[in-house]
Amino acid sequence: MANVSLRNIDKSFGETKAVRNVTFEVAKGEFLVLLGPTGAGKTTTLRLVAGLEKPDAGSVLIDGADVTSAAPASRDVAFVFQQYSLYPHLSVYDNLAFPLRSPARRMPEDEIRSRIEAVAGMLRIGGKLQNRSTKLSGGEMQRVAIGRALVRRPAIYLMDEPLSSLDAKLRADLRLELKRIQRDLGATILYVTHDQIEAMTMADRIGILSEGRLVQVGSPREIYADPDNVYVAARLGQPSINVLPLGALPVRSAPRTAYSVGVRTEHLDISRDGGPGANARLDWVEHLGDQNHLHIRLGDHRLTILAQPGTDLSAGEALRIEAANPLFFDEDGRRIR
Ligand SMILES: Nc1ncnc2c1ncn2[C@@H]1O[C@H](COP(=O)(O)OP(=O)(O)OP(=O)(O)O)[C@@H](O)[C@H]1O
Repeated sequence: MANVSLRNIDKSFGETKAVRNVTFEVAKGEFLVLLGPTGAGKTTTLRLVAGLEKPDAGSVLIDGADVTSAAPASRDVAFVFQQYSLYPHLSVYDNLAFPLRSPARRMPEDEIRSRIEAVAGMLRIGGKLQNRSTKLSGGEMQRVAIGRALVRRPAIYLMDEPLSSLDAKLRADLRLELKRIQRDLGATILYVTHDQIEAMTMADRIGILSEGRLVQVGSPREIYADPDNVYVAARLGQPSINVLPLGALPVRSAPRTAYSVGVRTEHLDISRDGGPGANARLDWVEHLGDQNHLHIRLGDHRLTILAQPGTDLSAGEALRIEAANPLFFDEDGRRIR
């Protein structure tokens, strides 16, 4: 395993600045997730590390060695893509063996077999090794694609939304397994996604990208509880944080330069009547089984509040609401407190 570091990387495609002055490091054995919406520069960043793109400025270092101009094959990185690109005419076994059978490696077949068996066990595809890869489900195919990266034992794994083509249940299963395997192997993984749940559940640290810039890096807990700006605050949390103009909701001692206030859905206290806070009205209740989302109207504003599954509130009721743990932002969306 190795660490990877990007220093002041710029990359444009014509007029499009895909990556702007990006600097960060993935430590040895760390799982770092880059999170951002479409077009934020996630894939380009991965391709720069893989050597599939060359930066306009800045450098890429792997274990301290400058590889900015090195060919992809010499970087010892494995890439897992969103679309599993398996060889359809080969068995699962031969798909997994393929990267190990390259003439450059000259790996003996018994070594290949023992690596494949170990990886197949980890990914729970041991029973499928003789199947044609086209006879697999989507989830199994993606396991094989991940397995093909694992058998190589590269210094760094680069993963580009590897779970996004799977259905929700499979995605949740594979998320847990990938995290477990990463821990067991002590693997260095740079993973990109626009799925906040993947970022929150798998990352040691999350880097938030916006329009090619890295706007904040921190542990999932730090990014969630202590966002640097309103953009970062809105990237994590489902439903999304409520952001209101200052004054819309009573808060104690707002900073002087505060312009808006952000309140997470679990940080709004509600009471029926006579309670503290502002007058509001419950528009409707969304029942999700394990929780409820209350959609609330507060003057001209709409808010979402998380409520317990057993709530007996119903649409149309008058409520009082009060914010706990508000986050304050200035006019430019920067966090003040
Ligand atoms: N080869 C290319 N030629 C021209 N423009 C490109 C190229 N690759 C990326 N871009 C542009 O660079 C920007 C960043 O693209 P990138 O694919 O890195 O974003 P992303 O965050 O991975 O998005 P997505 O989640 O949609 O994959 C986008 O505006 C994209 O259109």
